[in-house]
Amino acid sequence: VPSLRYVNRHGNDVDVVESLGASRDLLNNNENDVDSRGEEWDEPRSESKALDDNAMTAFLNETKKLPQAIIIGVKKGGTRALLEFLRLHPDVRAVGAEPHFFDRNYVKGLEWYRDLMPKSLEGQLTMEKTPSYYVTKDIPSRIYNMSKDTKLIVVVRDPDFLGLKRVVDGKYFHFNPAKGFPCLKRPESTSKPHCLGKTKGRTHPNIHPDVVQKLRDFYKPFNMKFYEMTGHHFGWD
Ligand SMILES: Nc1ncnc2c1ncn2[C@@H]1O[C@H](COP(=O)(O)OS(=O)(=O)O)[C@@H](OP(=O)(O)O)[C@H]1O
Repeated sequence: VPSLRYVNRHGNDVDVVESLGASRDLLNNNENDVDSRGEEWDEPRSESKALDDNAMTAFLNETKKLPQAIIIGVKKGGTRALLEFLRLHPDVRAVGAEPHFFDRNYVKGLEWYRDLMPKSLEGQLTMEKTPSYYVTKDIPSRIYNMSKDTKLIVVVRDPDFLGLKRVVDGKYFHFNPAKGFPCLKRPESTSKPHCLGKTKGRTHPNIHPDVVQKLRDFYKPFNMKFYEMTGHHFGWD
């Protein structure tokens, strides 16, 4: 069966079946390389795949939706890892780059924002992540004005939400000891695991204990407020 291809708005040659598959987002329009998927993560394009009537119907029914869930922070909290791991799920479609719509690009309007989103089927969840939303004052009201039902996700620890069926398990991950973090791998593939970019899992400098203490003291009242808001004591101090 010959594969059916089309050229998307970024000029990429896209395999229709692949674009319908397990949420492999081919958009890859990241601002910088470090956040994008490596080449090795893509399947060989020459592979031909069966295209049945259902897949074609689904393809024609794809639309762009405003995000129903947004990872709004915190910066350096592992937001890229969370998004990349979530989008392995077939019911999650996510934009690769950080759109910065609600902080830097708000004047461009909601249609501009929607157009950035990947196409999705009914029932698929559209997502984005822009961690600077967490530290920008106008963001809550702006997101609320778009939709009061949008789920806001803040990475603090052990995220468990969205009610997705369990599809992605340990088979999709390979722990990279040099990086100290898990990297993504296709369960049935021999291709190399895909780690996040160089800015994720960096070598950290040693910080003098006095400086660490000063930071703890500085953040303590903010942490307390956060525990109050969430009703959960995270024990960070
Ligand atoms: N699997 C995996 N691979 C690499 N890095 C991982 C992973 N899981 C979590 N992390 C942690 O994510 C930190 C970067 O967080 P963000 O993606 O939120 O950063 S950013 O705010 O978007 O710049 C990054 O911070 P640094 O350690 O300072 O580089 C990591 O600690």
